Amino acid sequence: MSDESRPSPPQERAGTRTAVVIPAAGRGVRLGPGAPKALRALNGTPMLIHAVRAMAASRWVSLVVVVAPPDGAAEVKSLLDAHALPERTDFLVVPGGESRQESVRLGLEALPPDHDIVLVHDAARPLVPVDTVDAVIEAVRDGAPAVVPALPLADTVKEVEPAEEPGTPEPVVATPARARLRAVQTPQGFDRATLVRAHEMVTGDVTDDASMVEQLGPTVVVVPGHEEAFKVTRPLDLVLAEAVLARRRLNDGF
Ligand SMILES: Nc1ccn([C@@H]2O[C@H](COP(=O)(O)OP(=O)(O)OP(=O)(O)O)[C@@H](O)[C@H]2O)c(=O)n1
Ligand SMILES: C[C@](O)(CO)[C@H](O)COP(=O)(O)O
Repeated sequence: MSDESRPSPPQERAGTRTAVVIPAAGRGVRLGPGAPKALRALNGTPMLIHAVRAMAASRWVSLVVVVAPPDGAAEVKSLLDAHALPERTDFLVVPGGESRQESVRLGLEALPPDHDIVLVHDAARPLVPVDTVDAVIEAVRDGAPAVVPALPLADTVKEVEPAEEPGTPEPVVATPARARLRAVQTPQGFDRATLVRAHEMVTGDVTDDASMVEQLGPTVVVVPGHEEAFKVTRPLDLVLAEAVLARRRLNDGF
């Protein structure tokens, strides 16, 4: 192939700054009674602080916007002040909304204009490794408008006709080919203008930000996720998170 006909490499975006919005305003109903989920401790440190550190560990991230429980912004500010965080990263705290989608939108509205790549990361995924964060950012820097980390599924998935009465058997409607399915994690990364437009245009119920971009039109791409980026949703997830942290302490030698 001559030099002229060779496809040009993806254009890396020069001078871009990356911000992360961390929705942390949920109650954590599925985790059971207690403090809002993001404020519950893992190895003695609030889950939110683990998530903030995981984002600030990336050399690309210069700003983290935490979306706090609506009546908990002052408490979250104090928590951030009380924990050691990298000095090269700035932090903002804003109160959240009724749904995850609304909380993310409130975080986006608080972003200063000089950041044109935005990641959205669940406070409930406190243990995501920095390599996964960097892989998402690098794919956006290379030109993808929307990037999600995801893993292949271990279970076979059935589509059902949901029962009206809980506990009633549900008829199976279809079995999607598992090889084509991925379980999606966060952080999800976006060209800022694309994500803002998605939040302006898409109003229906969604469970992640990338699906809003899908509804808008731009192609969303998947990069490899990580098993330690799991979401703390139910009580057993707390046990797993503590075990992962214990293994990391052992590997780090303290
Ligand atoms: N009104 C909301 C609801 C959720 N979230 C955040 O979105 C992330 C993913 O949500 P999920 O794991 O479902 O958290 P909760 O909504 O707290 O969980 P549950 O549905 O069990 O109450 C969490 O970091 C959560 O704090 C948020 O910022 N604002
Ligand atoms: C965004 C997300 O973590 C991707 O898997 C997930 O959809 C959040 O769902 P939740 O019901 O708000 O926990």
